[in-house]
Amino acid sequence: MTHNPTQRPVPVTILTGFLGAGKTTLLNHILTERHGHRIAVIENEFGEVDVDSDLVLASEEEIFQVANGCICCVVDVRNDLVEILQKLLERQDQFDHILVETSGLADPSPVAATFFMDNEVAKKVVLDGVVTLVDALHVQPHLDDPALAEYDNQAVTQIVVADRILLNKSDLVAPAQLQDLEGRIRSLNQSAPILRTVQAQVDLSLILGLQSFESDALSMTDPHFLEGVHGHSGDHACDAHCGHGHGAVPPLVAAPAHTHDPSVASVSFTFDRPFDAQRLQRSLQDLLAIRSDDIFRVKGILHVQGDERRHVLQGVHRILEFKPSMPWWDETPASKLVFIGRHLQDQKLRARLEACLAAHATPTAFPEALEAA
Ligand SMILES: Nc1nc2c(ncn2[C@@H]2O[C@H](COP(=O)(O)OP(=O)(O)OP(=O)(O)O)[C@@H](O)[C@H]2O)c(=O)[nH]1
Repeated sequence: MTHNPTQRPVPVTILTGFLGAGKTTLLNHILTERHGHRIAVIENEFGEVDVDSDLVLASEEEIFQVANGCICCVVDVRNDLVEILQKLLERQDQFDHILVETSGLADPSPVAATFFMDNEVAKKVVLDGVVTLVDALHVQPHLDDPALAEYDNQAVTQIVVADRILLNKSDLVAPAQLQDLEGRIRSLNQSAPILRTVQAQVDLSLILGLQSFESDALSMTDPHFLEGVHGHSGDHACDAHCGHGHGAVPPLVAAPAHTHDPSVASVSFTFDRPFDAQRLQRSLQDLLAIRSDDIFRVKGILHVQGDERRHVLQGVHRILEFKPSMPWWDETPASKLVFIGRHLQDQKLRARLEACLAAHATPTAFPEALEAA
């Protein structure tokens, strides 16, 4: 990778926000809007089964998936991100902006630092800004989560390091509550503008091209570089196991401390047999009615009995959406689901899902036939 000093560094936006806050919704808004930017998108997912790439709408933009795992604390994932960046920057003429969507459980500061762990990459990119989506309906219990007393609270950190905050899902919350939430957000981040949004609809000039970090890129090789900047209070808890830069230790080389709450995990399932859509919806609604404090997020692309289309399942705590989407076309229909939360009982969840599989295969109906029915 050669560096042409006359070439302008490519701005990088980090898109972050807790599970289900609306990052993919914003990404789809960005990818389908005529904004004049040519954007390369890099995604990171928390669960083992990739659902997110199916949720991103088709567009002309290129989408890259970094290795599975938490981008803020798994060295392999960050190395993978650097490799993708190196490859991307070899054909820098083909795009003018990079957007990185972090997983909902990521701390964006070490992700930002990753851009500067490789000198050649660091010369060619500039961090444009951190854009944080906040779920107006669900954020409060995560900000005050008592189980996180000894761990990093990503919902807090994501707000603290933001340059722009989108208070999303403002359609689901009363204006007085939104005002209280804005006060709470302001107590964590004094400077970032807070924009209320519905379905992450925002004027893109307010979130792209911010040029928030104009300092020397090489000074950002340590994930702590954001401390003291933009009201960052240093929520990332460092200790003797902390693998990133502390003086002489090369940044991001040793294994970093995992200060995430270990009780939060993901479980994933795949099924070839189709689901009985009604039975599945009822069963998941029943489950979320009693376990929605612990089950933070459910995502799935589903094969439904008697329907030619994929179905998209989206759950955020108690709110569950189940919608038909694109036909399967040439792809063999199959389902994949990811649950993220605390105390997830793999076997019990599997048994619940298996009980919702269709008993007998019936001929698949085409969408037109279904609409006519
Ligand atoms: N009512 C309402 N629903 C929204 C809004 N924005 C997004 N959603 C829904 O919230 C759910 C989660 O949205 P995503 O965009 O997938 O959230 P995400 O942050 O990418 O989620 P993760 O992949 O878990 O990190 C989906 O069902 C969206 O349709 C909004 O403003 N209002």
